[in-house]
Amino acid sequence: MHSAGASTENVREMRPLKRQRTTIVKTPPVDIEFQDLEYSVREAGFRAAPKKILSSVSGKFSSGELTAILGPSGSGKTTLLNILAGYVTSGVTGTISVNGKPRDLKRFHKMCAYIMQEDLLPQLMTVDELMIVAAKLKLGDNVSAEQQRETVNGILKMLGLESCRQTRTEAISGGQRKRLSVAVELVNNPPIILLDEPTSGLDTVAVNNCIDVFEVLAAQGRTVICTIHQPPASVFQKFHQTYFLADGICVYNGTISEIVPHLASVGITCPVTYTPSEYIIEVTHGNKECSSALSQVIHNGKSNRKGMSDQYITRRGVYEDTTEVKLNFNFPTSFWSQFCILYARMLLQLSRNKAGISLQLFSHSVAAVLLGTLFFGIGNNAEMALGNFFFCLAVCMFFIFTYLMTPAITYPTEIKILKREYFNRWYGLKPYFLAVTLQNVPLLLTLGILVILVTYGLTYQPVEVTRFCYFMLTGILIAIATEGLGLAVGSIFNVANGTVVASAIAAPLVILCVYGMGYGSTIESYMKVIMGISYVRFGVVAAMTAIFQDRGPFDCFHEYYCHYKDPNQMLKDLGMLDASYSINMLALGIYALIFRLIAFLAIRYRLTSQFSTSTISNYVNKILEH
Ligand SMILES: Nc1ncnc2c1ncn2[C@@H]1O[C@H](COP(=O)(O)OP(=O)(O)OP(=O)(O)O)[C@@H](O)[C@H]1O
Repeated sequence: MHSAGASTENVREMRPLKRQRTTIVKTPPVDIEFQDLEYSVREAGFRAAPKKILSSVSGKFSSGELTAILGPSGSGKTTLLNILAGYVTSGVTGTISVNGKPRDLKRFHKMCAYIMQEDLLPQLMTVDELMIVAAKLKLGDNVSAEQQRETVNGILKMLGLESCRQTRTEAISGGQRKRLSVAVELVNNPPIILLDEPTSGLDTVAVNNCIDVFEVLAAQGRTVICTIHQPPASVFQKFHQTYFLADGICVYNGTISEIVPHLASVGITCPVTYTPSEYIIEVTHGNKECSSALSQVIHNGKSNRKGMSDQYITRRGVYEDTTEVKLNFNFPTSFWSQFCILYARMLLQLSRNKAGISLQLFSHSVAAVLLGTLFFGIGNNAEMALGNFFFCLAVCMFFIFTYLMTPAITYPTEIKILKREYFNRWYGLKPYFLAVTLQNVPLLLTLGILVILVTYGLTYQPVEVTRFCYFMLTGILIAIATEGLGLAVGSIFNVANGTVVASAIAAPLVILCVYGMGYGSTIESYMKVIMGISYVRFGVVAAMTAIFQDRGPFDCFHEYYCHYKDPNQMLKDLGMLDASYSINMLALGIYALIFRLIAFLAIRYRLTSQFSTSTISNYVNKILEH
């Protein structure tokens, strides 16, 4: 967004970068080596043969260096980065070692920041606020607010983001967005930074700025690896090492200056009209023979054609001994701190969504007045007793349709942000889920009480505090359970599928909810079991018992016959005479818990499914893939 416009300003912002090298905290050096990495996926369809994405590639990426992974589209760049980051482990063979020892994935996750291609940042927050949240979560309870602020200031200055610190994340330029994605991960000073296509969608100047930042980060002793599409020649010179892939094999591994000799070693001359990097990508694109010839020369990445220039030797000499920082291998913040920080962030975002709040207030007010008007004054009228049943049903339907769709539509986007932050170990899933569960409660309670208050009053229901409270609790619990169901749907499906599934769920819930009402006690027992699937039914029964049970006779305006003078007659005809308010509320509460549990497990599965080794779970994941 706005990338071109921000360019000149960014150049000015970024200039002092190189002069800052001496003042920045050192990080322990981490070298990553991989040998004979193979990765296959099983495509959808039970009989589909495994598809090989990476074939026995090897290589080594060192600390203090900026490495680029390049290659034609579909060559396996992102896949290699995902595997190196530990984001994908299932279906991978070969070895990955860190500083000469086999990679311990748990330890590695804590040292590594992975900035994925889709730089989704939480909305409705300023750059500064987002950085402070990151600092609170990543630096932990033992670091004072002042120190956190200092760290944030230093990083914003280093990455040239000072001028937009009060700008909301949705309004910053594309280049600033990329740098902010890096900035939030830098607060705990990770020694390894992996970036997937950090320059995509940026103009040349913005690309230059980003790569300048990465160069500085590498110069401070970090291992910085990024996948990149064909960068401009000026930018290309900034990479210390390049790793070219084609069709899942390594066709070049080494410094830029050695590409031409490498091509020449298999009899390919790079024309003067091409840059070597462009040409190697072009000749290997779709040309398996050429790719395998080039790959053989460097043993599929095992050999490194590094021109050991003076510049390179000096860099290693300066930064090789940066071993001072001790890594914290636990979450730096406690469960409750994580919850409080996340909850405060969610409430801040909610409170800033003025349009959303106004719309919800409007829709609830309209619904309340509409329901109240449609069923106006029926509360104590024996001839309108059935109307009271429809009133309860309508209130329940309102809460279902209002609270089912919103999470089903909004959560698929949220989960992408969660994926990035969770993978980079900002917080645990439990405090996050607790915060998500409670985030909407204040608004839900306020608007829910408003609807019940207005409708209860306009329909002239009994003026009894207990009855009113029971009725209100029923409405609110239905809303909470339904929101949980929407969250479960949003956690499993993408927006398009989620909307379909949510609508498809709502229809049978309503049908089963009203089935048999009016038959009295003649409903078949198997149907009673099936009807129990509809949690809405428990809500309707609870609402009816709240209003009708243990109540005096209705007003009867008909002289001779008044069928529903006794409220129990209504309950009897609906098959609710022996219904217990507390048991129905308990059932509703159990459903609310089950829906949240499903949502939690679905989110956990989505976050960790890559670590699974089961083919079946892979297959299910594939079906549900977004
Ligand atoms: N889960 C998967 N199922 C099937 N094919 C896959 C899967 N993951 C990756 N691939 C295939 O593997 C190949 C490499 O994908 P990858 O995303 O790593 O390429 P890339 O080099 O990063 O491409 P681009 O530059 O276009 O992003 C592609 O052909 C892709 O379709």
